[in-house]
Amino acid sequence: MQYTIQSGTGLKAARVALPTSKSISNRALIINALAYSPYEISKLSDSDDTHVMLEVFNSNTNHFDIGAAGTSMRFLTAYLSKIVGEWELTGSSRMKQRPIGVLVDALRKLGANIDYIENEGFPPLRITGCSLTGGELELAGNISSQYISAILMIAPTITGGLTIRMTGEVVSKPYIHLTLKLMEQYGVTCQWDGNTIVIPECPYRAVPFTVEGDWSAASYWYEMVALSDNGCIDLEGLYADSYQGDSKVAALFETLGVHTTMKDGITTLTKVPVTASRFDYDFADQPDLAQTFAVTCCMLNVPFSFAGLQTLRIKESDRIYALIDELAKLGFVLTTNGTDTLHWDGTTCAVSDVRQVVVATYKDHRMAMAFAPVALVNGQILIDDPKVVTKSYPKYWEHLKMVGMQVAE
Ligand SMILES: O=C(O)C1=C[C@@H](OP(=O)(O)O)[C@@H](O)[C@H](O)C1
Ligand SMILES: C=C(OP(=O)(O)O)C(=O)O
Repeated sequence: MQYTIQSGTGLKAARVALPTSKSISNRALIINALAYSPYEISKLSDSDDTHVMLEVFNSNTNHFDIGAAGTSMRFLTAYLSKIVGEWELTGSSRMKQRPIGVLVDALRKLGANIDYIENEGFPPLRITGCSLTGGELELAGNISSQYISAILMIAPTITGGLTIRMTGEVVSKPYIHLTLKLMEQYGVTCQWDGNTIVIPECPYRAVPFTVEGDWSAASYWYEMVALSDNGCIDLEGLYADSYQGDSKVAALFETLGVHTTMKDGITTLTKVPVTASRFDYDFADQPDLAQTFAVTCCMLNVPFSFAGLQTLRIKESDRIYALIDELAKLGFVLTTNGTDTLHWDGTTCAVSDVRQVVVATYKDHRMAMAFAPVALVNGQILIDDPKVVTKSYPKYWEHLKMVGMQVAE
């Protein structure tokens, strides 16, 4: 299935109720369960990634398919390791290619019983829950922060608490901060000093909890305003003092044509002139923003050099190559060192008709959401497998229609 996105008469001013954060929702579900909380979490994300978590908590089977949800796979592996019973966790074909060995090895050191059902180091997993023992743990921090968040959340409930020493260059650090902040809201305070986090043995306190708007989802609205002639969009649901690392998007777009103001819970994005002559940034702290900025910079004709992309190759798609291949269809020639960089020096290649380009999305929600705004510049773009957006933002296409874009099958 394909959607044809057309710009219509340009971006209409509108108020958009953003989805809430799947990262926060999935953490809150785990911690709420560990706190034996009687409170329902308010404003839980309606994303696929949160639905699969909810199904696990509400189901009476022991075999769970978490689809494409990285956080659910990693968080539940740690959680189920300490819940008595025999569990199987599987996922999409892509999930079976996303490594989990670092987390499994760490949990095994705490006494967990986890077996690989197919390939060593990758889901699916068979987990026999048992009580775990704390102490000290060394854990690679340079592959995915989700392994660290997963262990952090169960750590206060393990006898003796835990000291985690992270090795290598720690990626996606704000997500670790986010985990610690949520744990704090539920009554557990940890100490993070250098590469060491000390988690006390301490019961979680059940508290009412409300999930905030998703700053990663907001990034596509920044992109749309940046690519519009004189767009002005109000976003509902974002917190100014958010611990989401992707809230950095507001500052980053200041030189790329979007000014942000926040008042009475509304975030207003206003089109201003682009002042950047190039855009160089290390995305190690905000990996999920890389696609938004790659597409935005190309469409604004702003050359760029991105670093810190080492986690992108093991996400929903191999995002470095997905970006190179799909931006080439639009005439932009990008290069990479194959590991952690992406560059565009302004080189273009001939394209017969940009309005006929079909963007492949590789089962990656962020490919669909980052490329759809291209319609505002080229008049039209075709997006393959558009329903992938439900992983984090089910109402994305509906919201695009609200701002005057035409979305047709
Ligand atoms: O903890 C989280 O909620 C997330 C951490 C990041 O993953 P990595 O730590 O694997 O980079 C991010 O890309 C993902 O979308 C959500
Ligand atoms: C990488 C992502 O999610 P996850 O790793 O949780 O599948 C994402 O949403 O961009």
